[in-house]
Amino acid sequence: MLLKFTKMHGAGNDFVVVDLISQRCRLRSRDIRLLADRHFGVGCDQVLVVEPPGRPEVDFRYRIYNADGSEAEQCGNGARCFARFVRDKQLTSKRIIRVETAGGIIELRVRDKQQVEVDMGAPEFEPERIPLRAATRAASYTVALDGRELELGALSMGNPHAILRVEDVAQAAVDSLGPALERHPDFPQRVNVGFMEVVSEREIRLRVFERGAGETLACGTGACAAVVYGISRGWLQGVVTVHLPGGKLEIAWAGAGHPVVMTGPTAVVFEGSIRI
Ligand SMILES: N[C@H](CCC[C@H](N)C(=O)O)C(=O)O
Repeated sequence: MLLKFTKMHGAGNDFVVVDLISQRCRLRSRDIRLLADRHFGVGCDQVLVVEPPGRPEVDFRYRIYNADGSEAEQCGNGARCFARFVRDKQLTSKRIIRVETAGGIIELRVRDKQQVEVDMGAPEFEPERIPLRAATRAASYTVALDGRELELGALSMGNPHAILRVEDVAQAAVDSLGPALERHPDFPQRVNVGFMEVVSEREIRLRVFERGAGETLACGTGACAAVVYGISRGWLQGVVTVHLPGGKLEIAWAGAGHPVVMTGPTAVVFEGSIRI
C-alpha cells in the first residue's frame, strides 16, 4: 500500500509521523525499519504512529518506534511534533491534548505554531521501575565497564535513562561509552545514555546516545532525565536551559513527586508517501 507520512523534527531529533486513524494499515517491525532507513527508506531517528484513543480520558494514543524497530515507552521531542501534527491534520482543534503512550499519559500544550509545552509526568527512581539491576535506590550508581567503574545517574521518564556528568561534552566518549552502556547488562531493557556538562545552575550542554537509534541531535526525555539528575545532585535548580547539538529545550522540575515540564520547538520538513 501507499502510506502517507510527514517528516518532522524537534531540535534536530527527526521523525516520520504516520496517521493510522485516517489510514488503515498495520506496520510491522520491518516496515518501521524501512521508514527509518536513511538510504533505502525515508530516514529518521523514530517513527511516530497516531492512533485513536484507547480510553475516554485521552484524545489519542501515540506509539513510538526507534529506528531499529524497537518500541519505546516515551519520546519527548516526538510528543511536541505529535501535537503539531494532529492540529495541522485537523485531527483535533484542541490546544491542550492528552495522549496515552506505552509509558503513561502525557499532556501537550500548544503554545504557538512552533513551540509546544509537554507535561512529561513525574520521574521514577526505584531501580525496578527504571529498570536497573541495583539492590537499592541511590543518588548515583557505579557501573563496571571494561575494567573501569563509571558513576552515573539512572531514572525513568517512562523510558530508561543513564546520565554521566562530563567536563566537556565535545570531548565526551559518546561513540564508545554510548553503545557499551546502552546494552550494559545492568540495564535489562537497554538504556538511553546522556552525557551532561554543567555550565551553570540553570544551563547544561547535553549529548545523548539513544537506545535503538544511536547519537541523536536532541533527546527530549534525555534532557528531562539530565535536569532531574542535576537538580537531585544539587548541581542545577529551577528552569534549566538544555543546549543539545540540534537546538535547545527548557526543562522545569519542582522536585520529587512533581512532573517534569519540557518546552521546545517543532518543525515540519516535508510531506510524502512510501510504498510498503
Ligand atoms: N530512544 C528512546 C525513544 C526516543 C526518545 C527521544 N527521541 C526523546 O525525544 O525523548 C528510547 O528507546 O527510550
